[in-house]
Amino acid sequence: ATRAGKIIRDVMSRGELGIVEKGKNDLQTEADRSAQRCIMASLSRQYPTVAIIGEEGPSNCEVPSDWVVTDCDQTILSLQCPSEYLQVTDKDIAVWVDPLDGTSEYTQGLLEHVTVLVGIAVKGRAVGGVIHQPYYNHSAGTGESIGRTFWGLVGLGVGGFTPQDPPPGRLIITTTRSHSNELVQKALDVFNPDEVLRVGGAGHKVLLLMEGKAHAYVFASKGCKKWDTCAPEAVLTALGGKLTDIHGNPYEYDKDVQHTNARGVLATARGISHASFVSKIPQEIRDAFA
Ligand SMILES: O=P(O)(O)O[C@H]1[C@H](O)[C@@H](O)[C@H](OP(=O)(O)O)[C@@H](O)[C@H]1O
Ligand SMILES: [Mg+2]
Ligand SMILES: [Mg+2]
Ligand SMILES: [Mg+2]
Repeated sequence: ATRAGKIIRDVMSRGELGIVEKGKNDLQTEADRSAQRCIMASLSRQYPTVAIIGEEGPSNCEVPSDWVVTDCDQTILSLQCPSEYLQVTDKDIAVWVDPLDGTSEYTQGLLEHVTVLVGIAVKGRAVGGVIHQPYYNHSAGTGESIGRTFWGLVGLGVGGFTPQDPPPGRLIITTTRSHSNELVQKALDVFNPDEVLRVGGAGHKVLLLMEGKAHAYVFASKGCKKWDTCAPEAVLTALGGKLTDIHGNPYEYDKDVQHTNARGVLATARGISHASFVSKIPQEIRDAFA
């Protein structure tokens, strides 16, 4: 993920984004394509029989040798693997890769909204995740960034960042900046929030929950996909938060599930009652996402 982040910064520095329209309001750049080739080549070299699903489809994994990352973080490897994973085999695993989350924001220069997402599902549950933010600590002046990498494993914990809790006494909700509609707005209005943070990136929105900048991510629309939510859900869950569909039910991440999260997203920060948010979702919205 960190190597992919460098590729994303290099494409931007060269200024040739190679933008392709995959569909309506659905862009893909050379950074998306190259970042995915880097991640797929690295993972498939190490785990040739594990199912790896990337947003940008099958990837040509013939990449420059320095794009193939095989070293591991020894500090993490030295930790005790939770017992529930000791018997896991390759066929139990599905890896969901969003090589560049926030492509639209990337093309618009909202660079801190961009994340690289690698999620690991075991028997359909999102349990492992890596969220890399290539433009963290972006000093516009020198154009230098160092990036940062969050990780989490349910049952073990999280690393790479300092978890913060959202401020008591007020309610801050994060949601889409670019795909709002009447239902999305209705689902926000029922909570009467003190502040709404309209930002890009599914990964970026969950980062706000984990760094104490928002209490909940409420998105009553079927816009995002499994590669958008697998890694963020795993890291958030490992921290003590929760991510479900708008009804409060978990999404499945088996390799053959449909890619669209058809029942929206409802996520809450650590220490926030997810059930209390679910209970406030009006019947009109439940019906719309039955
Ligand atoms: O990886 P990309 O295509 O940038 O991922 C998109 C999501 O698919 C899309 O749902 C998000 O839309 P919202 O901002 O409206 O939540 C977009 O931000 C990116 O995460
Ligand atoms: Mg995309
Ligand atoms: Mg995405
Ligand atoms: Mg993407």
